[in-house]
Amino acid sequence: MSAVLLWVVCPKDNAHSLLSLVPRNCCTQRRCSSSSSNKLLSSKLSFSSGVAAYSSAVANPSRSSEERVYEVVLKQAALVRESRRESALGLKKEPIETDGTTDWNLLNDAYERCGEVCAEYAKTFYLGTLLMTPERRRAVWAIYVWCRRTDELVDGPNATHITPKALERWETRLNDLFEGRPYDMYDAALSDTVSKYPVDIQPFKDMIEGMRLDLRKSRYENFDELYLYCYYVAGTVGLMSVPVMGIAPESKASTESVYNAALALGIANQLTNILRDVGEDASRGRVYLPQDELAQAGLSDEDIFRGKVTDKWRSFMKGQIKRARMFFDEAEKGVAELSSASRWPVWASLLLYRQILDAIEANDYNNFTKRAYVGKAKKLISLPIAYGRALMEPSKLAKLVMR
Ligand SMILES: CC(C)=CCC/C(C)=C/CC/C(C)=C/CC/C(C)=C/[C@@H]1[C@@H](COP(=O)(O)OP(=O)(O)O)[C@]1(C)CC/C=C(\C)CC/C=C(\C)CCC=C(C)C
Ligand SMILES: [Mn+2]
Repeated sequence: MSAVLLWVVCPKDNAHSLLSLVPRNCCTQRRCSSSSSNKLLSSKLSFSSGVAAYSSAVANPSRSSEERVYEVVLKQAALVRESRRESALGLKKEPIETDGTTDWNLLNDAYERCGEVCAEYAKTFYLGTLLMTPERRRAVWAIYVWCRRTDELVDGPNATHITPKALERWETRLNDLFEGRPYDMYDAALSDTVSKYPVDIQPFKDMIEGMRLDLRKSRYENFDELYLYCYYVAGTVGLMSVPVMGIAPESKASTESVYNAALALGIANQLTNILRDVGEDASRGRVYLPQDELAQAGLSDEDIFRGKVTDKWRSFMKGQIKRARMFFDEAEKGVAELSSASRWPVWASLLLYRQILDAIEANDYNNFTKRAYVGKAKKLISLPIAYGRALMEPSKLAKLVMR
């Protein structure tokens, strides 16, 4: 992973570093030749004010982030609807064929390597993907690896060397792989995936935009700004994943509502991440929590840097946790609509991640010095629960999750 970072930081000097990621029999210096609502949950806590136009997805800054992101949701949903219609009519295009030089063994190796990375970084999630069909599973691995590498650019060991120029180069690579010109074997796997499934480039570009935001911004004025950030770095993952995980053929839900749920799961996960990591982020000079909400609670950045759990802090955190749970609730509505084999890993990740919020409560809201985590026993119990939910029909499940 760090070799890729080096390439992004300084592509010429470190071109050789990339070799370490690629088996000797795969082309490297030259490119591989493989083929490549409804508004979402207007939370009571949400403050919708105009935000600066830092979105690559949508240009009009006078609308709220939710409205702007919803446009992307509609576009993604339309793509999937079109692809389902083509399948139903037997009109489906064959995957892009290249110049005949595609080496299927190399492509299989590329996907295998993606699986290995996924198993290393996200064990439970990897196990869940094993229940998916082999085609879907490896496509999800390829998306996972691209997201992980993108995140590593700003969060990994070489993050201090990352510049806007480096992110520009990463985006050029993205454009290339979407056009069937992958640079390395991980890119080759994703390139193949996006040629087979109705995956759009926009959420990928938006994730890079989120990394740009992380480089230049360390405060969020209000929830509207934070929402957009969460969409960029995590909501996008939901939008990338749905076309690959597939919607159940028997699903009666609208495609938009499934995408909305996927977006909500990404937002919920990222909000949870932010609440878990308050202390850690503060030590890097970062405060993701909305400034106006902090002020309304009588809190400021100084209180966060001081890291003292007070009643004010507890009460503020209760509101933040409540909002994150509302996004999880919104996400739950969509999981049952996914194709049956994809539901389990999604339920598992939802149940596991949501329990981090319980752990913050159990730590008496000390997210300054105590890391909230879900213990092994709780993790293990969650897996069969997730499996049970994955087997349930949407109507029965709806009653259960209404609790
Ligand atoms: C089944 C499933 C969960 C599929 C998603 C697989 C996938 C492509 C994951 C990529 C995750 C990733 C590497 C994102 C990069 C940015 C990032 C790190 C975001 C944070 C993830 C948590 O990771 P971690 O705890 O390791 O964070 P640190 O870097 O250590 O701080 C995020 C919080 C976001 C992850 C977002 C999702 C997993 C979205 C999931 C949504 C779906 C899969 C859609 C499901 C569909 C419906 C209808 C609900
Ligand atoms: Mn991260």
